[in-house]
Amino acid sequence: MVIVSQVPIAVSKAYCPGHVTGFFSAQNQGDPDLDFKFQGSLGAGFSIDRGIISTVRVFPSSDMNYEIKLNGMLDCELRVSKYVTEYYLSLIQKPVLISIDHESNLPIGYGLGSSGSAALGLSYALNEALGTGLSSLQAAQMAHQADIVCNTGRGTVVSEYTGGVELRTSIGGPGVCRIQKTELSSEWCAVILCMEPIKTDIFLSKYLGGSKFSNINEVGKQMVKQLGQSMSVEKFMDFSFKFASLCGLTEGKCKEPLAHLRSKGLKSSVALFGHTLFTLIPNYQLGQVIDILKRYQGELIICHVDNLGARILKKVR
Ligand SMILES: Nc1ncnc2c1ncn2[C@@H]1O[C@H](COP(=O)(O)OP(=O)(O)O)[C@@H](O)[C@H]1O
Ligand SMILES: CC(C)(COP(=O)(O)O)[C@@H](O)C(=O)O
Repeated sequence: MVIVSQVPIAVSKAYCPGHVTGFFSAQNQGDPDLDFKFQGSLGAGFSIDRGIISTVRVFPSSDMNYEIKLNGMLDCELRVSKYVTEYYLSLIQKPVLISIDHESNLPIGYGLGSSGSAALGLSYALNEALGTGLSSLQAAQMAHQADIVCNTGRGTVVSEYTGGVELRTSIGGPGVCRIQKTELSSEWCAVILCMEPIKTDIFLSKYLGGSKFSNINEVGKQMVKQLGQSMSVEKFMDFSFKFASLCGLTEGKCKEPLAHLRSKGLKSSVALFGHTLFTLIPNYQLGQVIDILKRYQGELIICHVDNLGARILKKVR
């Protein structure tokens, strides 16, 4: 890449949390005429205070070009970010060179919403840096479209846009999906054991095309209804475990640590979609949970719920 001037004409930075889906129900798939705003999923999950900071620098240039780095590395397979960038390039007239840096502390492919987080933070940062003038809602809708087109998520972007523990009670992207949000204080923490990744696009294609799909989807829908009547972390964890079992995920890599925690009376489940065990616990149980989970292989993440959702951190134009 040739940068014509070393001084950017605009810089913008946005942060987007990661997210864990506990259970979901995806409908309205396969309708190519349906506006992306009206596509998505019902479900429940929570945003975490680990995520992706996306920085956009715009340089004057003789032609239109861009480069994207993830944690300093070029040439990663970042199709969601490419989709978002190309959308914004189509909105501007003058040639510029855009340099994008994603600084991520989310492992990719473990059901922690990395694709949605990259898409949403980047959409905010590009909108600011390029002065494309979308509202933050429109920028979030654009990211939601990217996640759906790339088949890397359905309800992740609207959840990360909202923050907190969310219950998505109607299908749609930001501005359309109805959400019941519960904030969780720092007296609660999430412990997450990332054992092995699962590609969301592959799992979703199998799941949506599988024979058990309509049954599992109906269960997800009923869970949304029941949790809506009385929301509690315990109930969310129970529903999530049941849902992950129906998807066959509790019999995989997570089986042993799930059973180990359960034998001590601790609830846990599997993040969709990854071989990723998670639990939401009051802080006083943290020591006990770590003692158990540190015996298993994988990256152990200890974090809190992000109650704010995605946000712009800095703009210089
Ligand atoms: N930081 C990132 N920047 C851009 N694209 C990303 C980033 N992280 C993930 N992706 C894209 O999302 C895909 C993984 O998404 P997915 O399987 O849904 O995992 P996750 O559960 O972590 O969201 C990657 O193959 C990549 O195309
Ligand atoms: C479960 C999933 C379809 C994918 O989630 P992730 O892999 O974390 O992007 C999510 O977007 C949802 O609709 O709830």
